[in-house]
Amino acid sequence: MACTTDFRNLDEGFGGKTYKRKRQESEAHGTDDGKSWKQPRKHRLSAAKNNRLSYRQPVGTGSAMPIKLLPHLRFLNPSMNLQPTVRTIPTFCRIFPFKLQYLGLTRINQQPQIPSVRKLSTRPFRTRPGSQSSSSDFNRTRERGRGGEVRASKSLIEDEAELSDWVSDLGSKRNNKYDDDSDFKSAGSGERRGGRERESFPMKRRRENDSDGSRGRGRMNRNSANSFSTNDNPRFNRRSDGESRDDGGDFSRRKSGGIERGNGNSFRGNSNSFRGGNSYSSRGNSYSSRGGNSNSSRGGNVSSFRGNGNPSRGNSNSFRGNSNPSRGGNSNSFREKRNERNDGEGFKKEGMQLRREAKFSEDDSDDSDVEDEDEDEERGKTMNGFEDLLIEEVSDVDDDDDDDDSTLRTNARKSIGLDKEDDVKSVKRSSPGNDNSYLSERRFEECAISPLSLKGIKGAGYERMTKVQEATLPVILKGKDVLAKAKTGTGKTVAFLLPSIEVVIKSPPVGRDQKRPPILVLVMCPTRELANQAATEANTLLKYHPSIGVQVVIGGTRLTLEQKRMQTNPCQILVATPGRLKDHIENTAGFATRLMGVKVLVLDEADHLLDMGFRKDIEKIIAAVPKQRQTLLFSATVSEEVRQICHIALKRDHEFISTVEEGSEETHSQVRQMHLVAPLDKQFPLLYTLLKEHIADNPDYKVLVFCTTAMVTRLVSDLLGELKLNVREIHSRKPQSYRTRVSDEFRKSKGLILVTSDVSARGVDYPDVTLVIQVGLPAEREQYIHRLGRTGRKGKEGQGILLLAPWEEFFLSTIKDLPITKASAPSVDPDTQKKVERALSHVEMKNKEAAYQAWLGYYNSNKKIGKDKCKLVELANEFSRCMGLDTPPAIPKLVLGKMGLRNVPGLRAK
Ligand SMILES: Nc1ncnc2c1ncn2[C@@H]1O[C@H](COP(=O)(O)OP(=O)(O)OP(=O)(O)O)[C@@H](O)[C@H]1O
Repeated sequence: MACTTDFRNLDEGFGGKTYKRKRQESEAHGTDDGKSWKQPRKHRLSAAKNNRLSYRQPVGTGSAMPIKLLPHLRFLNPSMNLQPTVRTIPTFCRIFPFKLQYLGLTRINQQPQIPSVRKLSTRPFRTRPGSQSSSSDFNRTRERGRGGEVRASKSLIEDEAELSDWVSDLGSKRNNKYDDDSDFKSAGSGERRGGRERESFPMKRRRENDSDGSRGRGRMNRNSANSFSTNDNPRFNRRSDGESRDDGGDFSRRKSGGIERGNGNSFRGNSNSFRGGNSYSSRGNSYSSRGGNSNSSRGGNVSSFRGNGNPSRGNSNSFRGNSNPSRGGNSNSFREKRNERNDGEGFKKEGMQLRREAKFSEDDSDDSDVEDEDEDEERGKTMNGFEDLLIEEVSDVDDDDDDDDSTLRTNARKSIGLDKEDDVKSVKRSSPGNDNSYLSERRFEECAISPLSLKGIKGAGYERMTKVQEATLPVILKGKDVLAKAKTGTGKTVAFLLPSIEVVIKSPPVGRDQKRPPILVLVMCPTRELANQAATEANTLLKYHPSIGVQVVIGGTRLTLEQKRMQTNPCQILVATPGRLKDHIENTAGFATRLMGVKVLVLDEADHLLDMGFRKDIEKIIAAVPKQRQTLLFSATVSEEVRQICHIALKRDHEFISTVEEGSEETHSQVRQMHLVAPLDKQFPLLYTLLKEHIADNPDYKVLVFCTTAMVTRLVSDLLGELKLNVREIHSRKPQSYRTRVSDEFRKSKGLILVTSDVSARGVDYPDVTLVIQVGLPAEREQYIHRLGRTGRKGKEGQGILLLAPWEEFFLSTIKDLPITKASAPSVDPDTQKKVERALSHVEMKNKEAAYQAWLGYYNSNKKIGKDKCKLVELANEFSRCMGLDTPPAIPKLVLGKMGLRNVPGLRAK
């Protein structure tokens, strides 16, 4: 069976020998940070261009660690003229103890360092999110100026001008990584051959599909069903791309989870000092009384946000102190604003009658020819190898504390009736309960929202604000930068869209003759589905604002069509995926000028967008919008790491608002979570049995089955289809038009199973999902949470099952703080086993081959599983047998080389 890889095509078409050699060298030396070998790009951002600094990356650092460290290294650089060098190094040590972990200069568990960090800075990452308040619903951290009540959180980059310079500089420094190699430099210095050579390796492949002139290649991709990079999973993609390094991307996040927890531990020392040394007992309390807490805090939290916080809560008081005036003050200012508007200024915008657009790819792109990977999801892949070090170092500290916690959690679980082992059947969704605790008591009318927006809100059926809306709206309306964390499905989209719309309303109307009307609000989303969804929500809210236009720019559609659309119907609100937006910045005439009008920048799923995989693009985007803007970062998961780096987007005095109570899980209590551990050969029959049982118990079933990679998704979908289940599939290898269609269908349907890769993991709002099954190792803790978050939205009940193989069980330790219980596996009768085997025999061979290769690529990128190559191959071959194959499919030598699996026994090369 032919198995042509994308990689081969790409290497031939793009890299050339020098490029390949550089990458191989990089891989061979283990210095590949996942980015550095990429072909350099020409940095085209004019704003950034003008501001270039002479700062250069210290020799050697770039190859030894991810680019992420670059801004910090500026502290070490005398040419920056920040402070005398003798001072900068200790400063660096104090401010970035974790960075020094990466550098191997210190250890995370060197407790004595921590107090000095605390003294030096109270940047929010020094405390666990929300740790200032023991039971506050809205944990607000206001980072004030130096010497403020809460000590200054020193931005990594002193001001945004510097950021812009740095971003500009960064681009060129990255690109000059191989300065000594003239061939390489010339290949990557920006000469655009057909507009592609400038692009990085994986990007290039995506562009091939994106652009008009690349249809041929798009087809090539499509025909090469075994295309190696079939992995939607941002964490694993890099590895699937054939890299040989051994620090699985997934682990970067797992590590990140570890970092978070590790930090939590290290910082717990801090927290202790913060809280007078009671952190353990207070944590214990919060766990042991969780059931009760959530109730009491729900009522209490709202009031504490309104200024009735417990005065004995130390630091959190000061934050609540903030919230008091903010609400009181807001009410006044709202009134004032209303009056202003009623005077005729605010709402009488006679802007151009811009047609609002929320029609996306289907009508205007021939997607049948644009079958491609999702450029943006692809881009979300990371290789934070340096974090390995960290997790290993903190693991000891972690364990002690976690044991302590887990006992408390177990007790807490028992107290709320979650026993250690559950019967899957017993957790059927008996009645579609609904818990309205995600809603606040406050109505939208109480906020400074324009009457027409209020009409739109009413039209959408929203009366009361959700808690995250209640917590963030007043702050955002005051013009503050906000980093917000709230559980999945609790209305974060409206929370950032509504105040953004108000900004548009208050802006001067755009003249009809204005050549390049400004884009006022820019919303960044990591996936196309999410971008479409956010635009749809915006249009709902804008129903009575006919002069405000929304547009979407996403990968998978033709750039030229988007360009045309933007020209004929300029919009004020643009929703985009990062890769495509960057394309427009670089290739659409006048677009960069339009972006200079941006007043509000939103990063939805901010932690994901700030991740290594997206960060480079995000940095460029940040550099392309004005420094004077409001920035809003929203996500259901905000790790300590994200809090460290959020400064690249947010102002120093931003507010961190979390509606996740401290000590409570990041998942919903009304979602029953279980894990099942079963050998690979039992997993397909088990999956089928689970689905059958769920369908039998839930006539209105609506199930999401998450798989590790796009090609495994296709395989599982094929199998379930053969088993006559009502199933659809969605993943990055499907054309965008198909994805949009299936996504819409699933949104509206009942009695349907959607087998999906991680393109559906974040943000997508499918109502009434009854069950989420995750088959195989999730890329990271956060991904598990986001996937699970597709059920239990808006207070609804839901169920989640994580199906792991025995050698994947280690993942459970990363989510042990969540209320997940072990399920007793339903018995699989021999008939079912046979039925599944028969169905598998009908699945196309090429799809099995592709799944095998993708599976191998995915797990190869996992540090733990991918470490022992022989074992990995054994497992892959077991997977092959599970698909009914007697001999494992052969894999092209080139691909094996890229995966670092050449000559590993058990693999067949071709
Ligand atoms: N005030 C409100 N009242 C009732 N429903 C609301 C309100 N605000 C938003 N919603 C609805 O809540 C649902 C979830 O909203 P949304 O998708 O924004 O959640 P989210 O918090 O962004 O979730 P995720 O973390 O998964 O991205 C949507 O269907 C939205 O229409």
